[in-house]
Formats: sequence, C-alpha cells, structure tokens
Amino acid sequence: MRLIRVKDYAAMSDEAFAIVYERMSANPKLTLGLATGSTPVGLYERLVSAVQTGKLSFREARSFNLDEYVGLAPDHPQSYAYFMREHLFDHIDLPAGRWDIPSGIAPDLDEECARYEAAIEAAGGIDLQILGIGPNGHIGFNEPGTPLESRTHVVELTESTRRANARFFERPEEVPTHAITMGLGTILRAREIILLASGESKAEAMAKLLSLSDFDPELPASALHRHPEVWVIADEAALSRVRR
Ligand SMILES: N[C@@H]1[C@@H](O)[C@H](O)[C@@H](COP(=O)(O)O)O[C@@H]1O
Repeated sequence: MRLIRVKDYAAMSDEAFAIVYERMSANPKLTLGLATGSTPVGLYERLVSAVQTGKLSFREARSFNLDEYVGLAPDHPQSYAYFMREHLFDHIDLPAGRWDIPSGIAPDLDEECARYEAAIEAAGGIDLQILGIGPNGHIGFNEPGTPLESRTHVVELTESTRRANARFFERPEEVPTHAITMGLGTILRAREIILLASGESKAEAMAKLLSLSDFDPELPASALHRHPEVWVIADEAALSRVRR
C-alpha cells in the first residue's frame, strides 16, 4: 500500500486524476471500477473537463460501479445510477452499454448479483478500481464483518452507514435499508486500486487502516493490505489521527 499524502480535497482529486489519466492514455480500453459519494466528485470533474477539451476519450473504455441501493430505480435522484449520470456519464463519451451498475430493482436480486459478477468477468476484470471509504471503514457497501472472499451480494446497511449517507436524502428514514455491493473479493480482483479519503470524518477509519498491516474484518478497507497495487491518496484532515 503506497500512501500519497496531500494537502486538501483539490490536491487529492488532482493526484487521482493524474493516475487515471495516465492509465487511460496508456490503455484506452481500460476497465474502470467507479465509486459514488462526495469523495470522487472532484476526480469526475477533472475527467469531464479532460474529455471536453479533447485530452481524453472514454469511447473504448468500460466501467463497473461498486454498488447501488436496493429499491431505488435508476431515475431516482438518490440512486447511484442517477449520481453517475449526473457527475460523469452524461458529460463524457463513454457509450451507453459500456457502463454497468447493479440494478437495485431487479426482481431477483441474487440473480442480479450473479449477472454482475459474470459481466465483470466477461469484460476481462477491472483494471483500475476507485474507492472511497465510509466512516466505519466500509468500501463499496461492505460493512464490518464482511468475509474477504465475498463477491457481489445484497447487504443490510448498518445504522452508522445509513446515518452517514442520510445527508443525500430529504429525510433520514428514506435511506434504503439494503444495497447490492461488489464484495471484498470482487474488489481485490481489480488489478490496481486507488483509495481516496478526504476530511476529518474519515480520520478514525484512516488511522485504523494505517495502523493495521493485514486484513481485520472489523475494518473492511483493511482488505486492501492483501492487494499488491494499492494507492491511498489522503488529505491532511483524513490523516489527522494517524500516529507517525
Ligand atoms: N457506498 C458508498 C461508498 O462507496 C462511499 O465510499 C462512502 C463514502 O461516501 P463519501 O465519499 O460521500 O464520504 O459512501 C457510500 O457508503
């Protein structure tokens, strides 16, 4: 795990953009794993502007998102499908049909999980996975206690995660109780991973992550200690509780 320590959110987004830009320039057919939440928004803004100024193209790329809420249709403003269109897909040249997000309204959710794993496999796997981190150390929606080998599955969200994500909803009770998420095992199969962390609310999870040297099921992000190619890009506030 290589740590890139940066000043603030903008610098974190710049560093992440530099890596994604480099990988996509070297391989325009790159398969990206994408995340939602406020953390990657700055990265997506930079990608949009690179596409709009002709420096980058997603025409031959592909993407798979980490997760989706159960029960929210893709046109629901709080769904992750909606978020991705709003922040990235509607503004770049990635053709429809080359991005995939688990469907939270599939009639058979287990079948949808199996379809998603098979689609990732059929695309040749994920080359570069972008991750944020939840205040309790979750990645995707893999909550504490998730097994290391887990693949795409339905998860019941913890109260802490529902609370943390309530800011995107009008009322806290509107936050869905369940989600579909790539498993830790799915994430670890990506060839390269970037974990982004910004702000004080991530400081505790980051301090725990960097104090560990192996997987601890209580902190799902610690699964990344089992992966050979991980970049952690974190700002000063997110690293404020790390003991030197
Ligand atoms: N499922 C998502 C995660 O993938 C994301 O990393 C996390 C952090 O969100 P934010 O970036 O808004 O802090 O929120 C959600 O729970």
